[in-house]
Amino acid sequence: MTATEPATGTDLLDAVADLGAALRQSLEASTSTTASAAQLREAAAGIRAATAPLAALPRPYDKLPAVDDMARAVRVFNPVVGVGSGVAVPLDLRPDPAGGGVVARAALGQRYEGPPTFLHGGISALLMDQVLGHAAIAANRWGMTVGLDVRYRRPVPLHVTVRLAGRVAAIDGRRTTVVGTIAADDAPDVALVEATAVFVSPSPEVAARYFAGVRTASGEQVSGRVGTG
Ligand SMILES: CCCCCCCC(=O)SCCNC(=O)CCNC(=O)[C@H](O)C(C)(C)COP(=O)(O)OP(=O)(O)OC[C@H]1O[C@@H](n2cnc3c(N)ncnc32)[C@H](O)[C@@H]1OP(=O)(O)O
Repeated sequence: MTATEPATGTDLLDAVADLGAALRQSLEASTSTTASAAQLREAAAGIRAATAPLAALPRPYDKLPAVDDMARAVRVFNPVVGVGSGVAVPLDLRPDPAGGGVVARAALGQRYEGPPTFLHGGISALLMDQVLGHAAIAANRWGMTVGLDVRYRRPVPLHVTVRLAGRVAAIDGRRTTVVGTIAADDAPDVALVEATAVFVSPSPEVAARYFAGVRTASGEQVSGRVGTG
């Protein structure tokens, strides 16, 4: 089991992951197809028909999904690492065997395109925010992002396996500074993207105010550490 992988084995979680995978396939196909207008309309109608029964059973946004595991900071619909999310990669972050921090490998598809054939810069920032946040959590330093500095050295190619890594660089009171990179997996020392993030662990009063209304699926209040952002 990895840092971002939810416990498997429940029928609901397997189904959530299956739907997430189907959604990602659908997004990737929709951004890379040469289908005709008629074929696209037929697909849109099918997707709307499949969505209607789900939309008829809404979950209030301040009630966490039953498949989340807050104790292990697993959020199944997180837009970067969540196996149930249609927009997530999803990244599979693991402890970095090179020492300290976390690392993931992924090939990013056309649904994340910015300049033709390259990754959108905003997606790089999103991925780095999450990777660096997990590096903070791995060091037992959960916090909310208060600053994210991203340097784009070279464009990140699509459909090529890249390595995303982060490690804690400094700790100062409630502040944790984390650094990381995106690099081609076969040239990990040549950073395409460099990022530095500062995470601040909210004071207990602020955390209580922000998350007072949030409940787990079984109705328990969530306070303090609230997981993967
Ligand atoms: C696995 C996890 C992955 C997570 C990835 C995604 C994470 C997210 O998306 S989080 C969402 C985006 N971030 C936010 O919405 C946060 C918005 N900011 C806030 O709400 C508040 O600043 C909050 C709660 C973080 C801190 O508030 P509060 O508890 O009142 O702390 P506050 O007293 O203001 O500051 C605490 C310390 O941090 C410092 N600090 C605050 N902001 C900054 C900043 N931008 N840069 C540097 N230091 C800062 C303060 O100077 C203070 O330092 P000191 O103790 O030395 O005086």
